[in-house]
Amino acid sequence: MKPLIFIVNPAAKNGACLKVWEKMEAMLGGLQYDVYFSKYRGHAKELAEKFAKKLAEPVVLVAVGGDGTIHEVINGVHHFSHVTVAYIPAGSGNDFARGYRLPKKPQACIRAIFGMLEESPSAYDLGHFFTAGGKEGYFVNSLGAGFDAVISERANRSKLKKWLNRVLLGKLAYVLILVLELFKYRPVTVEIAADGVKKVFRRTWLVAVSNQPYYGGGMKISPVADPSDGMLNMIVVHDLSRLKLLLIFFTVFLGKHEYFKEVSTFTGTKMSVISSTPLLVHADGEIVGRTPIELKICPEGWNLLNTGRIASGFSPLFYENDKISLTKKVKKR
Ligand SMILES: Nc1ncnc2c1ncn2[C@@H]1O[C@H](COP(=O)(O)OP(=O)(O)OP(=O)(O)O)[C@@H](O)[C@H]1O
Repeated sequence: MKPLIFIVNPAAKNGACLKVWEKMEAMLGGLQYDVYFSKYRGHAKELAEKFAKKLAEPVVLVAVGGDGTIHEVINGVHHFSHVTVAYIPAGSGNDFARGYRLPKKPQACIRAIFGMLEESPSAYDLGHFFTAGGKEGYFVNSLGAGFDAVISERANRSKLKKWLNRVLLGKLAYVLILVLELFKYRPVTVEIAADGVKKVFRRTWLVAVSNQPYYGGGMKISPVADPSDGMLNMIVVHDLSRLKLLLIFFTVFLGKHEYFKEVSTFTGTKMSVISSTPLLVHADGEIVGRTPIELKICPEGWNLLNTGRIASGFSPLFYENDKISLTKKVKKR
């Protein structure tokens, strides 16, 4: 059996991730695995990279946490072809699980992971960004410059998010912070390029570049984005009043915002964003720098154990008293 290593972010979902892990651990009984807990921001990346370098044979690293945790783990291992990444959603927004159609329930994920350990992983695209300051990194969900990065930044250190997480309404935090920030933010002029097409937008609120449809805890920011099509999808929101932005915002959950003339869309393999004043930039919800920024797609850049494939179908595992067992044989359909 491939070695299985869990990397758990005890701080995700305001600490609730640890409870999720404890419940899962109770299901694992005598199964063989290792578990490590991230101790600070960036530590999940360091741990993942360390195991990828140390182990030469195929290994499955399971990120347990939110979008920031899977972002870190993939940033640590994407260039190691012997590493397969799996994921258990235990964060506030969980857009990664939504966008890659993975099971939402941690218990369903863990069952699927053990059931699929020996199966081949699926390769997915990875966004690669470079900031003017010489920083580079990767994203699996999306990268945003401007208003949405400000919201991510505020959400990450907000007491409101912590409080809402406590009453299981963490996803609402992004919406409430957005409404609060709407009245403070000043739109700027932005020049974008997508595979050689250049365009200047005045009064730009945000530029979002997606690899999968969702961000911000369930907003369908790029309805057609597909992490296996070898393309990045960009939307630019520009030239509109605060009131109209609010109106458009409510259509984002249904993915209908692209019908507005103030929302421009582009696709490409190479992109850039330059702005009249430097804009805050996030990658998968983590602040990574400021514009100007260049981006490109790395087709099939990392390996995912796609637990979505069996979650709704058969499970090759045996369960007894909610414990997973690999020892008894079950019939496959
Ligand atoms: N031990 C730790 N203490 C504090 N922060 C940590 C620790 N380990 C990891 N982190 C940081 O916690 C942050 C939040 O993690 P993560 O994004 O996974 O959860 P979330 O914010 O609850 O979920 P989502 O991003 O899906 O909304 C990340 O920036 C990560 O680097």
